Amino acid sequence: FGQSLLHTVFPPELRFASLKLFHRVFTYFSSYCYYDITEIDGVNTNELYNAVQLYLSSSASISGTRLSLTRGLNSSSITFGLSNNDRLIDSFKGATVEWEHVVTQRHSQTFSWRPLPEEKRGFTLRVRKKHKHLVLTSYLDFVMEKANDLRRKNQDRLLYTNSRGGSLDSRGHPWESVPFKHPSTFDTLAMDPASKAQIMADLLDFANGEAFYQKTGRAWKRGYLLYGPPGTGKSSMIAAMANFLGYDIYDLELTEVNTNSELRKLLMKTTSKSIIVIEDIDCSINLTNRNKAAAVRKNISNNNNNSYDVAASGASGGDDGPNTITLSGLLNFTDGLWSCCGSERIFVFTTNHIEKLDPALLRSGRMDMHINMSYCTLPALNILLKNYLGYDLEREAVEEFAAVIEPAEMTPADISEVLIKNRRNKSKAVAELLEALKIRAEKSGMKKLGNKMVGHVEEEEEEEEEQEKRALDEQLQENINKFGDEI
Ligand SMILES: Nc1ncnc2c1ncn2[C@@H]1O[C@H](COP(=O)(O)OP(=O)(O)OP(=O)(O)O)[C@@H](O)[C@H]1O
Ligand SMILES: [Mg+2]
Repeated sequence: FGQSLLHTVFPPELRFASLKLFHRVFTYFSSYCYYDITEIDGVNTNELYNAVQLYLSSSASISGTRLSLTRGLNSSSITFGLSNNDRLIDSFKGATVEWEHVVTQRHSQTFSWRPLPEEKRGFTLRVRKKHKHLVLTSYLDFVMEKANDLRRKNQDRLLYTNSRGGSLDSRGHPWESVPFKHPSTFDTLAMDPASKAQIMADLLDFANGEAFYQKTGRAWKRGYLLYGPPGTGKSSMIAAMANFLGYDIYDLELTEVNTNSELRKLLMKTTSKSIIVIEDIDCSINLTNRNKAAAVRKNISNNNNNSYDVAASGASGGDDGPNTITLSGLLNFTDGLWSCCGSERIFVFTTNHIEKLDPALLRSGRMDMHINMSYCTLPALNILLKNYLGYDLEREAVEEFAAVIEPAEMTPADISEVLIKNRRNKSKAVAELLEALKIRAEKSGMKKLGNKMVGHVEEEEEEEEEQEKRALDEQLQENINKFGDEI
């Protein structure tokens, strides 16, 4: 009506100007202002659009009567979205806002480096003018933050590997990823409850510690060294950490990395909120003592050769050649300037032989926490029994188990094997486990006794040898005394 009125009242040359004026007057008197958030901003995808879509899908906002449902690849949950041209009311700190999903047909395909979708999508946010400041300063940030949280919750975590060696994929990424669906959590992890609680608190402190790290001038990263015999839950602990914090895992295969610079490139391509894992670090590379490497480097630099790699690989005594990854490269990877090229990252190293590691890796501050994954203890056994059988030990049984569990030196993996085998029959499972523990305790007791006896026998043999030697010496001395005079 307004338009036809405009056409009849105003001559064509004044039409545009009058429309503009009309619009201005309308905006001036209207108590609302409007923000358009389009799906594509120029040629780039608008992150805010995706964030709003995800935010509106959160259950709190589901009051719309018509919703579109989607489930992404590898995602474990369904996302709700506003249908085309539908509206939704949301409130934030006392302000009420209205979202409208606007979908229109794209009329003519304009020139673009990549084909644009046929539909033009966007959200229009309608806000009262008096709330404009609040929306621009905090509401949109809140939406972005909430969307990031939701994304993390909805998507399964990814497990990255560098098993392709140094080759890159079509997008120039050195990492390959698969959905990470390990079910291990801190609830299912059998270990001493006190140290478990300590680790969980440490992880939470880390994840919520952005301000602290900023204030103290430290890089926002943390290192854990997990050590202990095979089958004590080191890998399960890493999975539990990832599930607890909602982080992705980068499983770094050091044997596939050829040089220190390749290692650095891999690090640069990791995202924040991730755990970078090097399993069995003692077996991965020949980690030479840095002092030795430094000494060799000095010699070589005296001969006008400055290659650090050559120096360190020379120190390893091997014929690894110049292109090898060195301990110093690895330390730079975790500690140096490059380790800060992202944020919120956790480094986890695992080993079965902590005594084989170079002291440089163990010094304080390098790995923030050393976690000993030991043989199964009574509290850990309780967790396993509860998880596998839904069974609580009775008081008499507790005493019986307590007597054998420590000397038996059985790993949680050994114990879970026995429990899985008999999981249909609880009492049989417990009886068999007790029997197995007794046998192992006896065996390891005998082994220890044997070692002790071997020690004794060796001592006795040494004593005998010593005596024989002394007798021979005396005989010799006697002979010298006897024949010396004659000679
Ligand atoms: N502490 C534990 N709590 C619960 N389950 C465990 C624990 N330790 C081991 N297991 C069970 O034993 C299996 C092997 O454990 P895991 O791979 O975590 O051991 P690991 O310490 O990483 O061994 P390795 O040193 O050989 O890599 C897992 O599948 C898990 O079910
Ligand atoms: Mg393991």
